[in-house]
Parts: sequence; C-alpha cells; structure tokens
Amino acid sequence: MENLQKVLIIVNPISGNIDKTDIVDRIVSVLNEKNIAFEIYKTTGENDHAEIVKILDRQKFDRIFVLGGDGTLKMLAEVLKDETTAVALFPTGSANGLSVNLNIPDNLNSQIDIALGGNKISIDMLKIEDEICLHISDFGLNAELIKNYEASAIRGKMGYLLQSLPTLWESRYPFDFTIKYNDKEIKRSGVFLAFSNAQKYGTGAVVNPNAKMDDGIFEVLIFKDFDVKEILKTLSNEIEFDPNIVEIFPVKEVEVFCHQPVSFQIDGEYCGEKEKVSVKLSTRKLPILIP
Ligand SMILES: Nc1ncnc2c1ncn2[C@@H]1O[C@H](COP(=O)(O)OP(=O)(O)OP(=O)(O)O)[C@@H](O)[C@H]1O
Repeated sequence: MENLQKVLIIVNPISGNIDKTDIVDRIVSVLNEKNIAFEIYKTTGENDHAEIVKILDRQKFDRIFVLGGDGTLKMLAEVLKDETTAVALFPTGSANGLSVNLNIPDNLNSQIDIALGGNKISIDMLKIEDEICLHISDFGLNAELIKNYEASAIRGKMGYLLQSLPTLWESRYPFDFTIKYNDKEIKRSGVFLAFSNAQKYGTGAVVNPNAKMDDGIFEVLIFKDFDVKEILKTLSNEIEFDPNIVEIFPVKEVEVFCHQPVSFQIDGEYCGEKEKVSVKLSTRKLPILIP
C-alpha cells in the first residue's frame, strides 16, 4: 500500500435510492484503523462542482472515494485537474456503467481493498462540446429509451424494459447522419450512432467488444438496422458483429451532423435532441483504482 495520508470521501446521499450510512461507517472505521485522515463531502445536487473545487484547492488528497453513480463520478471528473489523485469507485447509483466496465466487485470489503491498493488505470475521457463523457454517449434509439425512462416512475432494469416497446413503437428511426473524421466525410443511416470509450453499457450490453479505456482513441459505432440477432449478441459474450449491420471505427476526433434533430445522451443522462455534436479526446485522463 502507498503511504496514504488523506482521503476525500464524496457521498451522493440520494443516488440509487440507497442509504449509504453503513457503507460510510465501514469505510471510516477502516481508515481510522490505518490512521488515514479523511474529509467527507455530501453532495446536495446544487453547486457541487464549485464546492468540490474549493475543497480540492484548499488541500491535496492522496485518494478520492466516490459513493454514487455515473453522474456523481462525471461531476468529479469535470473538476479534478490533478491527475496524480486516484479515484476509487463505490458503485451506488442506479446506473454504474464505469464500474461495470472496470469490473469493480459488488462486495464492500473488496471495494475498500481496491480503494486502498495500488492498481490504477488512467482512462481517456471524451469531450462532447463542454461536457465530459466517461464511457458511452449516443444518438438515436438508446437515447430515446433513456428519455422515456427518465420520464417514467419505475427505476432500475425493469424501468428500461417497460419503456423498450413504447420507445420502439414511437421512434422515427432510421436516422440519417453525416460523419466527418480524419478529413473524410461519410453518410450513414442507422438506429443509433454511439461514441464509445468502453465495451458495455451499465446494463451489461456489450456494444464495443474490443474497446480499451486507456488506449488514446475512442470508437464510433453505427447500428445500421434494428436487427434482433445482432442486438441479442450484445447480451452474450460474442465479440463479432455482422459488419453489414454494425460498423465500428476508431477516431480521436469526430463531428456528426443529423439531418433532423435526434435524441442524444451522455453516460445515461438524456441531453435533448441535437442536430450536431463534436467529440474529441479530452487532454486530461482520469486515474481510477481497479481490481
Ligand atoms: N443531495 C442531493 N439531493 C438531490 N439530488 C442530488 C443530491 N446530490 C446529488 N444529486 C443529483 O444526483 C445526480 C447524480 O446521481 P448519479 O448519477 O450519481 O446516481 P444515480 O442513482 O444514477 O442517479 P440518477 O438515477 O438520477 O441517474 C445529479 O443529477 C445530482 O444533481
């Protein structure tokens, strides 16, 4: 174990509808046993970016523990400028896509061991206009599903399942895209187009089987048709898609223009309908502790 002096613990009290008191108590008792100082910040949902910047400006932390979902982590990623402070995940959101991709276990003691251990990966982050994306962002059918899910009362996987048929029924797919990258311009039609730095969605569906989160590139994925056979492959561990249905290519920077406004999402948060987005690798990476 590195010589850890001080840890910042960021707790989102509402994420995933989970009471985190016992989790925090357990973490605190381990830190006390090991004589590691700590500070706890509870998010409020208002002004958290600015409050965390103030805390990080005031002092240096060796580690930051995050108890929340993808949204809480993304908020930290947007303000954490010091790439030597590694982040530990305690996945407690309704969507924990990054933890799923990094194989963070469910067991709290294992999570604490990882958080205090020395195994790290510095993941690439995507910059989409002014926002950070940590794993997958997309145009089309999946973003429409997230929009309908956010408007419904039922959370979790069942909530997504219940919204899947109405989403398919109402969708105006296929969507027409013009994609500009590496001085090329191509036109494609598809049910969804994703920018992906990760292999899977938080639900576990594998859409970008060969992705590496720290390789300095990300992938553009286009599902050209609503093909049940190819969609079922995302739920298995099969890693070869039919190239006539699924096109995947690596980029460092890309611009996508839609021929009409299309639903768009970043890391599971619906962002409205958009006609154009520019995506590039962030100049910063995010160091995360892994098993
Ligand atoms: N104390 C709080 N009260 C209400 N909202 C909060 C609070 N703290 C953080 N938030 C909100 O929590 C969201 C981030 O939650 P996160 O994505 O980490 O977990 P989640 O369970 O996946 O949440 P969601 O179901 O809303 O996506 C942000 O929208 C943030 O504004």
